[in-house]
Amino acid sequence: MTSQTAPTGNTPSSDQILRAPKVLLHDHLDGGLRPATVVELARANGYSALPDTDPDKLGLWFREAADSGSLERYLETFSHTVGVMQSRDALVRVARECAEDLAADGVVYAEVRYAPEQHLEGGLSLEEVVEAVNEGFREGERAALADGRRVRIGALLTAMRHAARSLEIAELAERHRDSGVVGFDIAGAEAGYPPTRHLDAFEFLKRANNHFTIHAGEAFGLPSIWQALQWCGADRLGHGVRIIDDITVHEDGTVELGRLASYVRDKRVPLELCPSSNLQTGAAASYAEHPIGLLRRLHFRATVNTDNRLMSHTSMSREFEHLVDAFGYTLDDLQWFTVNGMKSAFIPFDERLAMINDVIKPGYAALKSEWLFKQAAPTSGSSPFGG
Ligand SMILES: O=c1[nH]cnc2c1ncn2[C@H]1C[C@H](O)[C@@H](CO)O1
Ligand SMILES: [Zn+2]
Repeated sequence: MTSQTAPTGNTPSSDQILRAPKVLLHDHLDGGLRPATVVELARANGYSALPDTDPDKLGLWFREAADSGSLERYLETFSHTVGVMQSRDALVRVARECAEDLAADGVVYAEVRYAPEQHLEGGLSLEEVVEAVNEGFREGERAALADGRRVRIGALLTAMRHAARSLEIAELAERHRDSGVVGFDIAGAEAGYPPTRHLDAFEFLKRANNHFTIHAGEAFGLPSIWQALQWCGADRLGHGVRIIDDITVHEDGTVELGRLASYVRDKRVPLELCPSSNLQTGAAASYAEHPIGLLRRLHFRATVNTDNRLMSHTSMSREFEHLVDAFGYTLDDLQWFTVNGMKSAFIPFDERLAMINDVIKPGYAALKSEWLFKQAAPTSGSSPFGG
């Protein structure tokens, strides 16, 4: 009689990656629209500046235009998505579809960010923008549930780092913290706009015991990360990938961490890593060379994220697939990234723990045990949550 032992180090299939419960901490609402929705909203709202009105061609345009090797040029593509997100109906729709798309991708918890100050051109107030997006998220969660998929979305309010509204946006986040907004962020071009320009916003949030992340260490290096942590007091780093500049790998394989890299690892500072986005803005040359490989080996609190699903033509499943291809990651690795994400979320501790113990770990356990039942496995992979 032959016997089969548990597979170790085996590669998860695409179908398993899709069905795996996933956590997403860094995703921009205005970077994740469906191309067809951009076209329809532009038509409905008289926005005539789109580079193409065919959804497929427009999707490709976003991807190629964002593939510029520079963060500044990457950010220029957002004028079109922000341009069609200026009415209450548009915001509700985009948020609803975001929740539905994440749920369809097997995401169980997501924090989705956007900059309310960029959605006022149609006459909405900051409050109305937040209310519309929250409504859309709730609608999307309900629609997903009706389809047998569970997803929970929290909003992060972003202030643009080149502008001067960060304190106002921080106050807005504080007012809505019990109604769908779980934290704050700053985004936009990094070089020339240090996070310390927004100290008053961060001080306000700290006094209020609120949470915030800062885009830092993406296009600009260690000084930006150092300021975000030691001057501003960020709970997490948006990207933070340049922390690699403070890590030396010697020829004999030994690794030396500088003071800042040691601090980030010792304090378990979450890194919101976004591999595909980094390839487009030039922060990494290829998936195989992306610092996430080393950061995972060194046990930094690394998380995997999409950043902008439209511009990077990606999803959480695609990000995981790229990493599985590049580094040979197993379901255990994917679970590790997912648990890291959940531990680093801005919702209360008991809820994070329950998500880890009651949703994430059982989900991965079910996937990891599938090899035991191979001969009974269905041949179709229609619903990611069926069976
Ligand atoms: O990766 C990014 N780095 C800095 N800023 C970004 C990134 N992705 C999107 N943004 C900007 C453009 C959006 O309009 C804004 C709010 O989501 O945040
Ligand atoms: Zn981002």
